[in-house]
Amino acid sequence: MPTLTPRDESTLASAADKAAVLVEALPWMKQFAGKTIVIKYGGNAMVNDELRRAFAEDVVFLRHVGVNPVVVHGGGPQINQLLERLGIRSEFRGGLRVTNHETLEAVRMVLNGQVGRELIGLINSHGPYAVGLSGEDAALLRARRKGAVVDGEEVDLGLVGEVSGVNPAALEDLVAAGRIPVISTISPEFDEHGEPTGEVLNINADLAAGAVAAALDAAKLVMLTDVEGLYSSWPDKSSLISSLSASDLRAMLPTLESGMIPKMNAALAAVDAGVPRAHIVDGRQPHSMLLEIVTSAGVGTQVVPDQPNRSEQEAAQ
Ligand SMILES: Nc1ncnc2c1ncn2[C@@H]1O[C@H](COP(=O)(O)OP(=O)(O)O)[C@@H](O)[C@H]1O
Ligand SMILES: CC(=O)N[C@@H](CCC(=O)OP(=O)(O)O)C(=O)O
Repeated sequence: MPTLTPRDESTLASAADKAAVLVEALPWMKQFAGKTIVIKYGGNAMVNDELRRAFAEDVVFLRHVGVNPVVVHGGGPQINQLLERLGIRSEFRGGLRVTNHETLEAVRMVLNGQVGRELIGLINSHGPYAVGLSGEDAALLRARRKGAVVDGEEVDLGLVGEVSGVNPAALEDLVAAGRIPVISTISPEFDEHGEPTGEVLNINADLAAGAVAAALDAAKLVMLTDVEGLYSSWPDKSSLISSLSASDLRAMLPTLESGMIPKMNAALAAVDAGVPRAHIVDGRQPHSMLLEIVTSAGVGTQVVPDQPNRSEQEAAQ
């Protein structure tokens, strides 16, 4: 009978570990096969090549195990860089960028022409998957003006909006053809009579992702950012929340600051519309998104409905 050398034993042990990871992924792959997952990729989570490449791999991985990923991307820090080069001051109120025509031109240029293109290129280095769309393409998104409430006062943000309508068919056709939509969020404005005003608006990518997840009846919304998740007393790192209900989050909203305001509003909008879970994960960790979706590691913060819906209860059994 052959005897195993120490090297053989360690090879077998590491093979067993690798197989265990794949086997752990199986129930999650089954649960999400054929389902849509909306992934919001924040500008703060795309700060180096390794992270961007790992993100593209994760998205392609999901597509190959039968999930339908839909990507909505931001690019706040990248917009700040261009504005700085142009000598234009960046001002945020309630987590949203105050936007005039000059700023809007830069935002559109960075999101559509730089950040989106780069992401599409990285995904398509694996095959012909990603198709870029802005809210302006195929009447994908409609927007209406949105101000911010700061210290109880309504503040005018200029050419800033929120999504008032999504054309899911524009995405469903692409998904049915095996493509991965990569959405940048500049969108045409419509007035209260449903008429286009001729303006385009700057839409925060979190808010757009929440609206897209709701319109597509997504199985999950995952938002990648530059913190581990939501902290109850930011910036106290020991106050990370791993899970909270929609009501708990609603009660917390008035206490939130800066970029967490639109992010958690987006999570709440998605969950209120029937999306079973919204997650905030640390995009500074390569593959955090994949870990969240196909393992039971439970990274970051999840927002769940007050009453889990039936398909969630069935999946948990
Ligand atoms: N309660 C909180 N928990 C976590 N982060 C918070 C909180 N309040 C404010 N923040 C800030 O929100 C930021 C994330 O939002 P944002 O900068 O818009 O990221 P992204 O570009 O990924 O959308 C964090 O880097 C942090 O500075
Ligand atoms: C109105 C508004 O704030 N729009 C955002 C759009 C980009 C974005 O949301 O990027 P992140 O996801 O990286 O923050 C902006 O101009 O920065």
